[in-house]
Amino acid sequence: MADMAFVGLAPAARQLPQTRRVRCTSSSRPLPRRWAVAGPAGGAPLRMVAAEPVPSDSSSPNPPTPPSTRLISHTPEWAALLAHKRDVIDPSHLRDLLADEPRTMALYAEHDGVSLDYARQRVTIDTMRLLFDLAKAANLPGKMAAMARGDRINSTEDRAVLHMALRAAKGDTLMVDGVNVNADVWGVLDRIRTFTDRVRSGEHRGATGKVIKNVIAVGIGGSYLGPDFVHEALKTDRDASKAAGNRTLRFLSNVDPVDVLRNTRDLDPEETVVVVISKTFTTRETKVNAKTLRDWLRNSMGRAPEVVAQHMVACSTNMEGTSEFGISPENVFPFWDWVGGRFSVCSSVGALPIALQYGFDSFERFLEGARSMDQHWQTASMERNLPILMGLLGVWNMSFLGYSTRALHPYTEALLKFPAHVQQVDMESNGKHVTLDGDLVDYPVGEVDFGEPGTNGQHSFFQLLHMGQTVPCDFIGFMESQNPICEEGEPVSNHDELVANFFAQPDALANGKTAEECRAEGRSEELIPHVTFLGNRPSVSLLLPICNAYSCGQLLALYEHRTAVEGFIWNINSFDQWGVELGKVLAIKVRQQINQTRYHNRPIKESFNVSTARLLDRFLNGSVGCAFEDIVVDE
Ligand SMILES: O=P(O)(O)OC[C@H]1O[C@](O)(CO)[C@@H](O)[C@@H]1O
Repeated sequence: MADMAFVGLAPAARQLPQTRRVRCTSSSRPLPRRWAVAGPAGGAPLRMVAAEPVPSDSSSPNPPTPPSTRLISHTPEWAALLAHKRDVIDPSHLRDLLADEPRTMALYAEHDGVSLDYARQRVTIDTMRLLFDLAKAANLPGKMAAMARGDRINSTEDRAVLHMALRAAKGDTLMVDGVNVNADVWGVLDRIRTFTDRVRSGEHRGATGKVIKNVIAVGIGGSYLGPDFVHEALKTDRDASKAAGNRTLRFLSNVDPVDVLRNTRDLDPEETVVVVISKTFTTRETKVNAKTLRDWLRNSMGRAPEVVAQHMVACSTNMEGTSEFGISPENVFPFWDWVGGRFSVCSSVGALPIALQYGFDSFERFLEGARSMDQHWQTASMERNLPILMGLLGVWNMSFLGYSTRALHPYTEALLKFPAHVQQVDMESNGKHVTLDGDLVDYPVGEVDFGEPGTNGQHSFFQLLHMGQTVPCDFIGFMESQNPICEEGEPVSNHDELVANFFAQPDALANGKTAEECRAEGRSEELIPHVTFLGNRPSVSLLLPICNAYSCGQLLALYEHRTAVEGFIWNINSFDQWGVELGKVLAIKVRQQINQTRYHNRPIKESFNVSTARLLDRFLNGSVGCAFEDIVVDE
């Protein structure tokens, strides 16, 4: 049995000595040409030997560049933090840190109604001082200023990073390359106000004269997640939901035709506007879905030009692409290459769908909340600066304490889509392996982010958070509910019931429960190891007045800037996303193959590796491939 292995059809076979032989006892698919049949024709088992020279491992990526002393990890500030971790933090427990009242009182900051309590982080006041030193060594203030000025800090794409300009007050001046971008931004926002007012008032009607009641926003990634988070948050906001009335807003993102069905089956096309959102207007998923919805509209109302003119609008930087698709320029609400997709919710990308549903005033309040956090980020000292504090704590947890995952728990159902948005903002930004100078980082960067609203998460993955791996958590709570309810006979209101958990969980994670405490409760000795909580699990708590458009804007900017702060310290480019390209390119080849086999009966190309070829063969031809028990390796 020792000679059984997956070497016959797996990529690893390339490294086999050429003399090695494998047998495939059954195979309904033609063998790839690089394997020759060596056994008696038709007789089982087949014998295969490598018929071509085994290629060298040319497919593996370039060898890593040697670590450079330019890395932030080679500074005295980094070394000081490492020593501090070893000497002070490693031997400490959050239970004791929390009991140190001066320390615990100090680890708190507030801005414009947003409270940040970070006393449950594995830090002391000295840790924070050392982190501020690190921020200075990384030139954090200089990098933040460069971003705000519109310097081309996204160097790999030679672009400025100006999403803060999207929420600057009307009339501000920000000159970039001789252009006042504020005038451009507000020019588009004013057009959006006019257009959305016309739709909402019934002045702009559908091609058959019906009032527009529904909006389907087609887009993916940053052209969907941000607007969807805001939409979900406003659905139950008193003022916004009143403004929405009986309107419907939906998001079609997945190219899965099932998503089309789920979004369209109960809507009347004659009462629907389709907003196509794509920065590049080249994204396959969005283009395919936009075509499908154009057909959906035409199938209902015919092919007259008014159908597209009255029912389809776009948000994009690619005016050529939108006009090629058939959307006339007056129905396109542009934005600019200095807005990254995942940072675009404050542009027309969010403005159009949100204002169509809730009115432009609601969207403006969202911008105001984001602006408040922007100004705070740019002007407050590090010690009081919420995004900087959260970013530095992220660096500390990831690069020094080694916690590579973090979780976000908003204690309101209204923020159910916020974790998914933050996930893209953060993981697409900081999921990198080289610095801006192209040096391979020798320290961990880029956390894995996930999350669910509380208390639902408590009943699914919190077991692991309490007793399994250590996952730093962000708890977001609100002083007031969007929907206050008080049940007779209950000790507290429904919202207070929710908030009780928001307060309890961080302490449970930090303090844990000792064996002695379990014994004192009368637990049996056999059970003690199972009911003991080790604790020492870090979290931050954010408390805000109420979930509404303004606080959503604050949260959006807070989390955008946290990510930027981390990237600035790590000296990576948080504003490009080359990592999404490779898979897209490979999909082109697969798409071509599917087309060729399905419609022209062509065989599967040999350039696919045998693993992909086998599954494609199964998908396209229903073939049954060799399986484990069919493959035998002869010594
Ligand atoms: O707005 P676009 O150009 O359609 O891109 C959608 C999304 O696709 C990505 O490029 C990732 O594939 C994101 O960065 C972006 O938000």
